[in-house]
Amino acid sequence: MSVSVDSSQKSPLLSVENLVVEYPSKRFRAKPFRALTDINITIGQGETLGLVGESGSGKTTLGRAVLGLAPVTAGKVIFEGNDISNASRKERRTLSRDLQVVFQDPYTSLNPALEIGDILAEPLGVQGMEAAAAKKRVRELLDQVGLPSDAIHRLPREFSGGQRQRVAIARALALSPKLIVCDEPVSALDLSTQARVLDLFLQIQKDTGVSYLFVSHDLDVVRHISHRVAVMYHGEIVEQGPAEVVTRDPEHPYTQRLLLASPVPDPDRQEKRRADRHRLLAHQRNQTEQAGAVA
Ligand SMILES: Nc1ncnc2c1ncn2[C@@H]1O[C@H](COP(=O)(O)OP(=O)(O)OP(=O)(O)O)[C@@H](O)[C@H]1O
Repeated sequence: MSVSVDSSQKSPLLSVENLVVEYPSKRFRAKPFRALTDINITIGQGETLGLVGESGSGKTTLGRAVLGLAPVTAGKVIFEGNDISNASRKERRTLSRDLQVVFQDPYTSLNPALEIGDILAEPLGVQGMEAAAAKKRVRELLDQVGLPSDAIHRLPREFSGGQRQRVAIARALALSPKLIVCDEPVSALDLSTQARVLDLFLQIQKDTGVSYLFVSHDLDVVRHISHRVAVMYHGEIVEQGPAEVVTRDPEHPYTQRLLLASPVPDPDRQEKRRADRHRLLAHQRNQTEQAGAVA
């Protein structure tokens, strides 16, 4: 892994302590549904915690609880030393400068009626930035995510999935956040686009020191992007540790099964797909490391 983390810092940027999330039942008098039980994670500055687990294990709920979008039934979400689990709407607005999100689907997460320039200027305007400064910042953001400056006057439908995800990343970066919750941000993209967008996430982290809570069902993706990995199963974290250890030599039987599992039913195709993905990700990693060496 080419990204280094300052492990000398005293307290983490984010810590989630004994978190429980229950969703109220829609049926009258039925018990609430417990989606998360006793979750404990930390994320340091400039660090990526990968969150893996099968569908329904609670990954999105954990990301949403950090963002204040899922109900915190018990426990705490502590950001920069402050308990934000019961933050008011006003406090959330202030927090949104530091805490951002990139969603899975680049086709639904961008307003189709707005030009890219307006999509990127929106969070800047909400935080009171003047038009001229916002315009300059929008150009910087497009450059940072590798999009041409003439994208400003174009609509989302004029871009591919990977390019749209770059717009979503630029929007999340607009206010220079400290932590971005990335909820399956590459799983809607084809393999080679996935690798390029993952590379962009790594480069941005190197340049800005931003931290990521990176949700994915894909162990290969998580291994590539994360410093540490937490594995979720039925609303609990069953294993967490350094990415290399958890993804190559897992201790928990569920993680071992996850490692063997693949969404591709044909074993030959599965093997080929794994090999392709390893090759692409290794290639991207080499390129990132070479770029770092030159810089
Ligand atoms: N708003 C909600 N109300 C009630 N139950 C919910 C709500 N959101 C999620 N759940 C339930 O909580 C559990 C965890 O869901 P969550 O979306 O967090 O899992 P996930 O691991 O992110 O799954 P996926 O990979 O499919 O997105 C699931 O059983 C889901 O049905």
